[in-house]
Amino acid sequence: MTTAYDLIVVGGGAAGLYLAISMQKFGFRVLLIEREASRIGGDCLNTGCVPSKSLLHIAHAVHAAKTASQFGLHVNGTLDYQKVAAYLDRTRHTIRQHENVDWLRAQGIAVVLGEASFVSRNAMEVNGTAYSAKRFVLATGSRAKPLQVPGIEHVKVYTNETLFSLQELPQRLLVVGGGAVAVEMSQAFRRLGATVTVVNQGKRLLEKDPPETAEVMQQRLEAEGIRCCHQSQVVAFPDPHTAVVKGPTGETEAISCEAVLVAIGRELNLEPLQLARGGIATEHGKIRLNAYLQTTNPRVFVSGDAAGQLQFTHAAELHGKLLLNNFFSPLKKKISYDNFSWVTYTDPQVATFGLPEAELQKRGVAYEKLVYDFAEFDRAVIEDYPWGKLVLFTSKSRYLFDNTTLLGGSIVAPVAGEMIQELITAKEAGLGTNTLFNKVYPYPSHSNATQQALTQRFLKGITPLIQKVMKGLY
Ligand SMILES: Cc1cc2nc3c(=O)[nH]c(=O)nc-3n(C[C@H](O)[C@H](O)[C@H](O)COP(=O)(O)OP(=O)(O)OC[C@H]3O[C@@H](n4cnc5c(N)ncnc54)[C@H](O)[C@@H]3O)c2cc1C
Ligand SMILES: NC(=O)c1ccc[n+]([C@@H]2O[C@H](COP(=O)([O-])OP(=O)(O)OC[C@H]3O[C@@H](n4cnc5c(N)ncnc54)[C@H](O)[C@@H]3O)[C@@H](O)[C@H]2O)c1
Repeated sequence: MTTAYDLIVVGGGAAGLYLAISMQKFGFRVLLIEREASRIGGDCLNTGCVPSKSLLHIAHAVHAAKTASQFGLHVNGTLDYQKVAAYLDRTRHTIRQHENVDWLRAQGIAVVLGEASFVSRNAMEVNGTAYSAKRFVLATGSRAKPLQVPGIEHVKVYTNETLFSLQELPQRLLVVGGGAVAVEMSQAFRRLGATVTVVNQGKRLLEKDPPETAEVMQQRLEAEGIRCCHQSQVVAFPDPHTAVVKGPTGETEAISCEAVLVAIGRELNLEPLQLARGGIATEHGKIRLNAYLQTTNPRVFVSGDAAGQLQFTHAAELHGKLLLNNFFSPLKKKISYDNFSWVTYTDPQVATFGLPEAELQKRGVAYEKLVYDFAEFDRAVIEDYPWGKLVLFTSKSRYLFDNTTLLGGSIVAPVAGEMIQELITAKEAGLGTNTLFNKVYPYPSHSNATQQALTQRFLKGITPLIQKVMKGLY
């Protein structure tokens, strides 16, 4: 057995890198074990956030060029998909300059390449060598859930692992799923010129987001020519270019497709870890965790997608921050997603923060729901997004100037992901709605929509009695 480390981190994705780099900076001996050198950066860098957002960036540029004809600028020509693919490689390559094995070793982190598995409660093995440590963090991530449908073996099937190495645009793409991957990639490929059909088992798109904002997103996708079939499933591929889809009432339809993108959620990368040998219990296909992201072996913790909770790069950061706090502070923190947020980077973006309405109801929180449509919001008129919407949950307003608490909400707008930032900060800092209501926004900022929503509520609260009192004061 090799010398003991302070910490062994398994997995070199967002979750593993965050902890390995932080602990090394604090002066600890860290060993990072990653399956393959080319996987450093994990899904986010290689097969997730970075290539998908790069693709969306190109798709939005192409769309802007095509729609400029309404202002008299007629753009024509054909897309060179190899240039698109080269751009996806370029952005990843640039980020890899500071996310690679040599760079990590230069920082002082020991890196071993190979698949890690437990040999005992305090040691793991890679390629026949055992390594022990005081603590372990499992950050082994997840992979796309496979679609099991008869005939699929004859079809061109892509997941996020293969989609971003395409060298040619598929002309007719069937997207299976209705979550963030399906929605983002449907729009990207539609804008690049493919015919896109979405087949989703769920009742609607983006089920983590409130129905009000997700519905606007669906309308925008449909306006671009994307067909969405909900409560539907692919039941067979009778030939490589046909999917038989069963709809909500049991009827079937043959949909022509050249390629299929499977985006139906994730499976956890746990099998090779030999968890039982490490004294780590599992339940329902996940690692059994307490509120501190600690396994049944107290020296082993889990971070990122592998925890089987919310699966985002910034969830990995949340987990990493919690683990670092708990490694050092006597005041241990429990995992909570009450202040969590996410953004679907389509055009428009859908950005959601805080507690969802169902959770507010479950917890018996007395809340108020503000829904603000952007039809008369100046910036939305200027930039042509009158269909934009803001949903805000606050504590109940008891009187006109009540400083209500921000509980959660969602925005659908072209830059919703930026507009939501001040709401996230305000909620985290415990600032009430009065801070946003009283703030003076530079005109005409997109973020001012929040103040417009609060103003609408304020104006509704001016009763005849209040008017009478004000007249007296005046
Ligand atoms: C298409 C797509 C787009 C996305 N876009 C966004 C986005 O815009 N924003 C966002 O926040 N999130 C996004 N996500 C989610 C995000 O990519 C993940 O939540 C994040 O990458 C998870 O990081 P992780 O470190 O937990 O796991 P991973 O990135 O999966 O890393 C795990 C690593 O562990 C290694 N490994 C596994 N098992 C072993 C083993 N036994 N031994 C050694 N090494 C092992 C793997 O090789 C891998 O490199 C997206 C996901 C997809 C699929
Ligand atoms: N912008 C972002 O932050 C971003 C972008 C992409 C992915 N992600 C994250 O990556 C993870 C994976 O995303 P995802 O979209 O694959 O999963 P998801 O869990 O978000 O959505 C899965 C979708 O597939 C549908 N589905 C499940 N089984 C099906 C079947 N057999 N046939 C048809 N539809 C089926 C579900 O109804 C659901 O709509 C998520 O946690 C997501 O949050 C984040």
